[in-house]
Amino acid sequence: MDYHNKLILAPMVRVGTLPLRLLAAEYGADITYGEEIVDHKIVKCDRRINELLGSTDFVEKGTESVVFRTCDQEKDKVVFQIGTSDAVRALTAAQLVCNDVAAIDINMGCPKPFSLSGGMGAALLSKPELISDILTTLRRNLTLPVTCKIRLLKSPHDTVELARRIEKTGVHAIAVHGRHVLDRPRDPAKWSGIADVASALSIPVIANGDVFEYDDFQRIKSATGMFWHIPRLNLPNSCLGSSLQIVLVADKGASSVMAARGALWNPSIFSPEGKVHYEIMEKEYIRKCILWDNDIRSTKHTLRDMKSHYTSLEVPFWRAVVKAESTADVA
Ligand SMILES: Cc1cc2nc3c(=O)[nH]c(=O)nc-3n(C[C@H](O)[C@H](O)[C@H](O)COP(=O)(O)O)c2cc1C
Repeated sequence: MDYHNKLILAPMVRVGTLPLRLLAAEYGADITYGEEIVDHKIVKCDRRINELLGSTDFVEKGTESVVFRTCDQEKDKVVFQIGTSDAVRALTAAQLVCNDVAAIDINMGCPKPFSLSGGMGAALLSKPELISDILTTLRRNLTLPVTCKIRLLKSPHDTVELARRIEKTGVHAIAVHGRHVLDRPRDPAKWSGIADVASALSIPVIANGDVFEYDDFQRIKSATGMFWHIPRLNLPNSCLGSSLQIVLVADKGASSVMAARGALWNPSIFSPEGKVHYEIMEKEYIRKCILWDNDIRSTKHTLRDMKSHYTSLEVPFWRAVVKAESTADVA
């Protein structure tokens, strides 16, 4: 998987299931992250081929509950994001899905109490040894790319130090959500914080935060790069005193860009031809939910978040969706 110049659908719990991922890919997303799935949950699953749908399902043992559904169509672009606090469990989870996905990502940014209390998500940010342990274990034992997604730490220095440490584990890329752990989604994303990381690392940095329009993909890339610095030179003593040519190096900024809410409100955000009307997106989304038998809770949750961005949830359409008990009702 190449992480340069890519438009990426961000991981979103309950939202980033197969229908939304396929829809985003149809409209131009190069890489599509699945929702975070906790290692404890996926390791209790069996892999099953679903002949009827043409999908590969990971189904909780002893139940019919589908924890992760994917298909061949997205095999080269779907990223499986794991919520974890333990290297061995993360590896077991990754090994279960590794033949069906394009890459593995570790969530190191979720600030929700559920994640924090389990030592997962943003709780990892204060445990650099554990981060190294998890990422090194995955890198040593998997052939597919491994990445992680972090938030900004208290100071730019701390963020860059952690990112450098992460780079040393051999990960293929790092996604940086330009908010601190205590920031709310309505707080503006700090693109300068992403720029600090991009300028310090050699591996691709994926910029994330407040990308709501197609033009924002370029804006965030420009805002996180193109500043100039004098490279650090390790010169032999014999050079001292001779005339030196100082070359200015342009930093590249973020390599790729990831959108979450912008893509949830309208998955056609990835299209260079401009957004399609959201009501058309809504119908295409529902059609895919039927086709892939999406979990009804995920369908309703996604439709609610999509719709509430544009209209009041009091409209009859929405009241009907709330009452729906199956995808057929939603349809
Ligand atoms: C509904 C929703 C669910 C999310 N779930 C996840 C998740 O599972 N894993 C993760 O790393 N981030 C998750 N996030 C955070 C996003 O991936 C992203 O970092 C954040 O929303 C900032 O991007 P944005 O400004 O483009 O929305 C979620 C965000 C939203 C809105």
